[in-house]
Amino acid sequence: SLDWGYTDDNGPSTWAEKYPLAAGARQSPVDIDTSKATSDNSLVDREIDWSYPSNCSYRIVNTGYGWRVDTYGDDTALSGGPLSEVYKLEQFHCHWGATNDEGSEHTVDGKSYAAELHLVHWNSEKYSSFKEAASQPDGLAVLGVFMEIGNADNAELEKIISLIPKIIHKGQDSQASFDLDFGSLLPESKHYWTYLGSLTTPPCNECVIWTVFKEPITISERQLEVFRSLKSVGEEDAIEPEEGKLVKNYRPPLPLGNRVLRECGP
Ligand SMILES: COc1ccc2c(ccc[n+]2C(=O)c2ccc(S(N)(=O)=O)cc2)c1
Ligand SMILES: [Zn+2]
Repeated sequence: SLDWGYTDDNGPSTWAEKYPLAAGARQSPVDIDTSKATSDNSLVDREIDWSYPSNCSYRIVNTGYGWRVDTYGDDTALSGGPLSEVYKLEQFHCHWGATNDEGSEHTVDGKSYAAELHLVHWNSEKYSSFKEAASQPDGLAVLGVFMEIGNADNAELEKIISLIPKIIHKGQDSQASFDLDFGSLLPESKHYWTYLGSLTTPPCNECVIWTVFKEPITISERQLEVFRSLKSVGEEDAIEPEEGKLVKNYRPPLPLGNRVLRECGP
């Protein structure tokens, strides 16, 4: 069995037994209490800025906890906003729930979205590898994008979703080079909240500068169902067809504690 996961016997409430960092004071996700957000002008004139290539080759993999697209982040860059250095895109992935009224990791005044996209970057200016950066307090910068159910398919996400049938089982991967317009995986508004947090999965390293956009993007119910068709077990694990489906892979919020929550934009 998995040493951690999202079921009753290995879910978030049990993680601290094997991953002590999960009980830390700088954990993610958090509930974003909008009344606690402070807007200081140190963020106002430093718009968060990203540049991603339009055409790039990617590898999508079923991690057993969801899908993850590994990018070869040579000519990617994320800077500005709360970041003091330039960060490179390492990978992006998503969290979702069994029904549409749950699924995001961050919540806003207690409200959950149907899913949450994470674009994971690392501080390549200060550190020499992603792994090294993942052990540093300013090592990673993750952009969080809420996803709500809309009528239309999300065309950019569809390029990823069309590959999911090839990676139904844990460990499967698929190489694809497609022109992904990251711009459309991000909301139009650059308004965001930011705070210091952690990886939301074990080992829960407290190494993430979080930037969560206020405006959600949309995904269709059908597209979300494709996410839920992923399996958390390998092809060789003989289980019933309905078993092992990855219907939820989100960690519920942890206390913000005495951390500062800053916002940029109304
Ligand atoms: C031993 O060191 C590590 C470091 C990172 C690991 C990891 C195992 C899984 C995921 N990761 C990740 O890279 C990771 C985990 C969670 C997130 S999240 N959901 O964006 O906070 C991003 C990235 C192990
Ligand atoms: Zn994530």
